[in-house]
Amino acid sequence: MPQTITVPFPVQVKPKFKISQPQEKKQLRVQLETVDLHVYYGETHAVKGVDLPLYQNTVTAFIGPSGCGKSTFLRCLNRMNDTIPGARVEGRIMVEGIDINQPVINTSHLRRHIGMVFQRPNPFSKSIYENIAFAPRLYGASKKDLDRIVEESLKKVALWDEVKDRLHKTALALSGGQQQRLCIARAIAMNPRIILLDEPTSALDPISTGKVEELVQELKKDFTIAIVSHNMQQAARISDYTAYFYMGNLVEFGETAQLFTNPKKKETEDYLTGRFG
Ligand SMILES: Nc1ncnc2c1ncn2[C@@H]1O[C@H](COP(=O)(O)OP(=O)(O)OP(=O)(O)O)[C@@H](O)[C@H]1O
Repeated sequence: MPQTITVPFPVQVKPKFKISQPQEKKQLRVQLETVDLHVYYGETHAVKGVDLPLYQNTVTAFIGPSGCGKSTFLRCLNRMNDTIPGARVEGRIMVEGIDINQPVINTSHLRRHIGMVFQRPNPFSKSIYENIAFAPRLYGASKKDLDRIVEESLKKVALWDEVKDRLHKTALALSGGQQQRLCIARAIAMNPRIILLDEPTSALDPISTGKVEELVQELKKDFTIAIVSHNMQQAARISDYTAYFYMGNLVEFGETAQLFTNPKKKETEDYLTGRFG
């Protein structure tokens, strides 16, 4: 009779892809923290009591199977769910000691500090310059300031050299990858503290995807970043922390290297090893 062997848990998962290594341990400051956050769309309970920190100047990836609530959770963080009819968000979202999930919060002002970039590049039908200058001008920036903001923002996303001779031409003539970097430049033009990226590379080719991934690594020096990704290799490559969601629950949150190689929960391991999902 063959002997049955019980494999002790947690089992070491051996990933076939590169994983970002933990940074030198330093005092991490919590930039934003959700406390018992719930989201409902009518009867659908899409996010179920999630407690999650975003640490300053780090990248946190949200992963999990389709429909698990990653994008819904991300959209809470700058109150974008307010724009969805029937959506209800309960719980606290603490930033600098203030709960930003209160009705009194000015959401336009909030979104200056917590910017968002969507799955499909969505530049305005305006010039490259105007795409970036539009919001800062609304907040009173002078022409001199706008010129500086446009140049600095485009340099931060490594687009300046590609577009500096056609700043006043339409942004819609840029390639998909360039448009997405322009949208990121538009988000950082307001000098936010946090940038939310909702599957920013899912509509891009591999070369443009690589450029956006490199960019995310650069941007974390100045900003705190949360990114929803369907691509586990991408999450492993570019994030410092990973949150695994399943059916609206946060199953596991931890340092990316730990979560991918030595998950604490069996459900996480099953997902990472492709046993489901
Ligand atoms: N506007 C909406 N109205 C009603 N239900 C919604 C809405 N948006 C999302 N949902 C539901 O909420 C749940 C979570 O969806 P969400 O889009 O946040 O998941 P996700 O993990 O980001 O999925 P995907 O990876 O496919 O984008 C799903 O059951 C979805 O059907």
